[in-house]
Amino acid sequence: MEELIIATKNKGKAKEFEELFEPLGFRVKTLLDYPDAPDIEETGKTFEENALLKAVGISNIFQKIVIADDSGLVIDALDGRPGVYSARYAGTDKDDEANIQKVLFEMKDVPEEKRTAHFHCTLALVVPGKDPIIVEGTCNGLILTEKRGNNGFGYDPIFYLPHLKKTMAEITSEEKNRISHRGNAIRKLSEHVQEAMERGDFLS
Ligand SMILES: O=c1nc[nH]c2c1ncn2[C@H]1C[C@H](O)[C@@H](COP(=O)(O)OP(=O)(O)OP(=O)(O)O)O1
Ligand SMILES: [Mg+2]
Repeated sequence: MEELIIATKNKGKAKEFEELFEPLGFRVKTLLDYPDAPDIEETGKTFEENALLKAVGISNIFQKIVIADDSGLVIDALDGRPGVYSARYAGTDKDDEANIQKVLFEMKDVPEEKRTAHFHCTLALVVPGKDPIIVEGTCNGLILTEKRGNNGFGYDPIFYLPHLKKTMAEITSEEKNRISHRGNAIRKLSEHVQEAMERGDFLS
């Protein structure tokens, strides 16, 4: 079975990549399986730059096919923040609760009709010796005034999906994968990954 390395240390992302790629016949490994893999600094100004930094950095070390995900929450009333800084919005890296509280505070006077936002996901696929492939996915919603639901990760509890009348943390992971920014991006990328498999790129 072909092994796909996802250059992430985020457990929530890792679970979604497994759910979406394992049915296609890939064994999914992440950096949680390789605790000695270095932390790659996300110094880019765009999701694409950071996804490339992570994918190229890890592919160079393993000399294998690697996918990286750079994603975040883009809020219209905050001029697109937290954006590429989503993971470290409140200061310390990856403190979901602090990040949510900062967003809720900054949004406290924003009326309902102006609480529009989207999740964005950029994926970079690096096959050693080939040009990287970049795809994107988005998912639209509204920012609530308080958290709802316990599923998912990150900003999911405050991201409301009007057509489902639920937050991203109140739906199942199957439902999330069907509509999410990451699900949409992975479906676009999977054709490229399958082509790489057919070309035999996984064997070299
Ligand atoms: O589906 C999602 N549901 C809720 N929140 C989400 C989602 N997708 C991204 N997010 C948030 C989490 C984090 O605050 C930031 C991603 O930051 P990002 O640097 O891409 O990921 P990360 O640092 O958690 O893991 P890693 O860089 O090892 O892949 O956006
Ligand atoms: Mg990160």
